[in-house]
Amino acid sequence: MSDELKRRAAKRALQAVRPGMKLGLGTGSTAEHFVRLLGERIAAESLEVVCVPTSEATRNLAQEVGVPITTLEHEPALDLTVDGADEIDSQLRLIKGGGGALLREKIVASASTRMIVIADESKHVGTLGRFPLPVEVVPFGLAATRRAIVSLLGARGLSTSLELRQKGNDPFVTDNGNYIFDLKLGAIDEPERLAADLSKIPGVVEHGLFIGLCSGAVIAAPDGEEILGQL
Ligand SMILES: O=C[C@H](O)[C@H](O)[C@H](O)COP(=O)(O)O
Repeated sequence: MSDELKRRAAKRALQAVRPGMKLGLGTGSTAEHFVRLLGERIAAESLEVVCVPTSEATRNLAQEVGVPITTLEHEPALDLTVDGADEIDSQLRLIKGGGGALLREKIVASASTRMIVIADESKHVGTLGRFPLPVEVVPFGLAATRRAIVSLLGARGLSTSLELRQKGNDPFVTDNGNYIFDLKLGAIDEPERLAADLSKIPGVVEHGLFIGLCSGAVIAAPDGEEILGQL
């Protein structure tokens, strides 16, 4: 069922795509539906769009399904990014990075005039933080960066377990050659403050809190799609 809901959310967001648009393409199982549906529409209508993918996986998928790809070097200003999320609250604040693509996703979303999030209803939460917050860090100085994050959270009275994401027996490596810490916070009461604090730690490249980037969302439930913000 969840996969069908993801597809329905993607289909609704596809209505926001107009000829000539420059698009950002998200990463993950929900964004995959959008890329596939976009490929179908391009083939059916000869729709002219160019797209910047947010991961190597999305780049490969887009090429496979006939979606034209470009880069931010060629198109530094995009009209619309459509992406999934791990959590979204009623203020359109997000946790992203469950698939490890948060850095490119944030760069692409920031280069876009609008960002639409597509999700099934399980992603819509009252308070962010049930999903572990991904934090991308450079491998150099890993232990010191870990210590700085723990110290920051402790000073704010937040208890967390912090895990280096693994792939098999090795650390998971992002498309940018970095590692990811997953922070189990339970509830994030002040996402803006946590985001600002994490960004001050030198070894932190980016964190998965997306604040002020999402302009609209399609939340798919069995009885229909709820629209948050503006599509
Ligand atoms: O890094 C991955 C992205 O932030 C994804 O958009 C997010 O994890 C949601 O993925 P999915 O649609 O597979 O739940």
